[in-house]
Amino acid sequence: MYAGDETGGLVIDTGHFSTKAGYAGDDCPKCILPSVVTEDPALLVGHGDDDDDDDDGGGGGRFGLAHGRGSAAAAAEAASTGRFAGRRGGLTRSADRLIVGDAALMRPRPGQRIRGPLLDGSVQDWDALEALWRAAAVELRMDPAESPLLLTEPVTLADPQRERYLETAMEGLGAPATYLLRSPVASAFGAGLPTATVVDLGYQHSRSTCVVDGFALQRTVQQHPWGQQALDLLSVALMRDAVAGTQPRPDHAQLTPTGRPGHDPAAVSPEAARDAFDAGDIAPRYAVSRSPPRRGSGFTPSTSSSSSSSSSSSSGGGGGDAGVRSYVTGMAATAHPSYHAYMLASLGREFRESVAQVTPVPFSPEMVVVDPVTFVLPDGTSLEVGAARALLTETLFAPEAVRPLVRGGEQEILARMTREAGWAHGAAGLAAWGQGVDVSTGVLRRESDGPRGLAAAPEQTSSSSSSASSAAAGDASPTDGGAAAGGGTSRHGSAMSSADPIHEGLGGRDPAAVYRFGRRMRVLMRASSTTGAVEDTVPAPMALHQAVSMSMMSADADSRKALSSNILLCGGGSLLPGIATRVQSELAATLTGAFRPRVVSGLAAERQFSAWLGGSITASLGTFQQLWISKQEYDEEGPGIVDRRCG
Ligand SMILES: Nc1ncnc2c1ncn2[C@@H]1O[C@H](COP(=O)(O)OP(=O)(O)OP(=O)(O)O)[C@@H](O)[C@H]1O
Repeated sequence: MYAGDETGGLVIDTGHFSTKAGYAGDDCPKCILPSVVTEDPALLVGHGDDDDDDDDGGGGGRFGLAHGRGSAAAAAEAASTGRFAGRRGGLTRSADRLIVGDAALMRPRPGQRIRGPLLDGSVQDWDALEALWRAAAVELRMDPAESPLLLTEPVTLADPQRERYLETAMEGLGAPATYLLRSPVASAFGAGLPTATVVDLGYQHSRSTCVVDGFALQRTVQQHPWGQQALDLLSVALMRDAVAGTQPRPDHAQLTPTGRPGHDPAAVSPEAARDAFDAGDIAPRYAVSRSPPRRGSGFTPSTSSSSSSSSSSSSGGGGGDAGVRSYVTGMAATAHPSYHAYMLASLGREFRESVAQVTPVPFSPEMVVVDPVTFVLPDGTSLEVGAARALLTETLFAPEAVRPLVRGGEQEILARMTREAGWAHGAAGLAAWGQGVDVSTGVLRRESDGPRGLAAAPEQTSSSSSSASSAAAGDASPTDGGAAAGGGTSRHGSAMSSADPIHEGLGGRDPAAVYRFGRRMRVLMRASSTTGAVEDTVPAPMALHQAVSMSMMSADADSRKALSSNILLCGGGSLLPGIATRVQSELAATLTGAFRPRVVSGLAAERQFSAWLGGSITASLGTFQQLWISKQEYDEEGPGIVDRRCG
């Protein structure tokens, strides 16, 4: 047992997009860092300055942290003393070469690669993870060796990774006591709900998990294959198409360029022109510099630099920017492809956060009117965004909707960005699906791989065959909802079939019926596609509300009622305007009368920081203090203690 004098400590919630850190007992995190790190090229080639602990990176100092060039000295010392060597000899001080924080991303350094610690729900880079945690402690002016550390962990983290998570905290950071809290449990605690269906609309995934009496039920984890990151990339693809003049399909999804200020060709370096802006590529913010506004030009910084305006006028952007010259800098030519892709995705995020909305009923261009808004690209190009505002988010509820959008030139940029940035699953899946790859089972399968199911993982084969048989026997064709339903297998292998008890909770309906919105969208898209019929060779992935229903129905029957009346929407994606209403109405239509779905969504900060908040509350409870894993216990029992102590 940890014998600290006071309750409290440091709480860190590490996400795929951002890492939130703060003091236990507070109601919001004090420090939010992007969950990416970059390498300092100077350190990599051995140019570190040995006696300087606090220059350059701005984060050096007391704790010998990840930012400073001077950390090289600490690295050398640690390597010689072996102080940080883990049980597998795995933990090295290479984390000290990493730079963390927004400032490091402001401008590209030649050859500087961007790395993220988490990918697809597991840790891919332990050095990056440790560097992030250290940087968070520095921001909070805390010594991680003197404060207990509560870490939230992705619910999908496998056991060996959980142990290493603990090991990194105990040995890498030297924490005196640590506890790992599964993030859906933390979110449920944050909302004061010991039992809840936690729907986390995160960056890489949208995931539903049932928490019953404070325990996350692994078998109930279901996920929609893409999260906000995929929508960001889709936004980039739409913007690029608009700028390049190749309009996306269908017609109503298009963005209309309404004005573009003149470029000064002399300011465009040949390299930048070649590498970054060929083929109508759009320029991310770092690659554009703006000359000061000229007097009397009509330019106001708030118009041009803001990412969007709420005006429905199409004249605002282009006209207002007259006289402003945008310069494409040569930086794009030297930036690492991962940096360029990251910054493009950031532009997509700005776009999505500014314009996206969720309609209360399934979107159709004939029936739902969406007010157009203007989005201004960094180079001053104005885009009028109409129905695409709703279509973007409709992909969560009717994944079919996105198919026509990823079949044109857009798939090329999606594929390129995901390749260059090393992104997986959700975002890559979006591009892959457009290219005829089945993403519904979590196994990427190309059409050229042969008949459906051949490339499926063993535990997923049943899903594929159930899909095939349901399609063969049922009302739905393989290309209709039945195939989509058959593809509804989570990465944990809970396959859908009409004999499955899960479907009893869906009112015994044919699974295909649950996909009615997807079907409707496809018919709609087919009608409006400029290229004629949409090929339906691969099934649509599961819709978000479908994932939530399946998650609830995978829990024990006696908890389902409580789970359906406490559906907690959280994660940054839950801030999309209108999403709570839509989730509520889709679930009400999907679940039968015995269940009365009730979506709980608190204040914006509570939704966005729910996992961190739950960690903060937990760590400050007097009754929790006996649960800390102390250094002594860790030394005696090893990292395996995490399984026994942390659920
Ligand atoms: N006001 C907003 N409107 C729409 N989206 C938003 C808003 N604020 C933040 N987001 C989005 O929320 C996402 C980040 O959510 P969150 O903080 O839950 O991610 P994370 O926890 O790091 O990711 P994950 O849950 O995948 O690990 C980003 O994509 C961001 O664009």
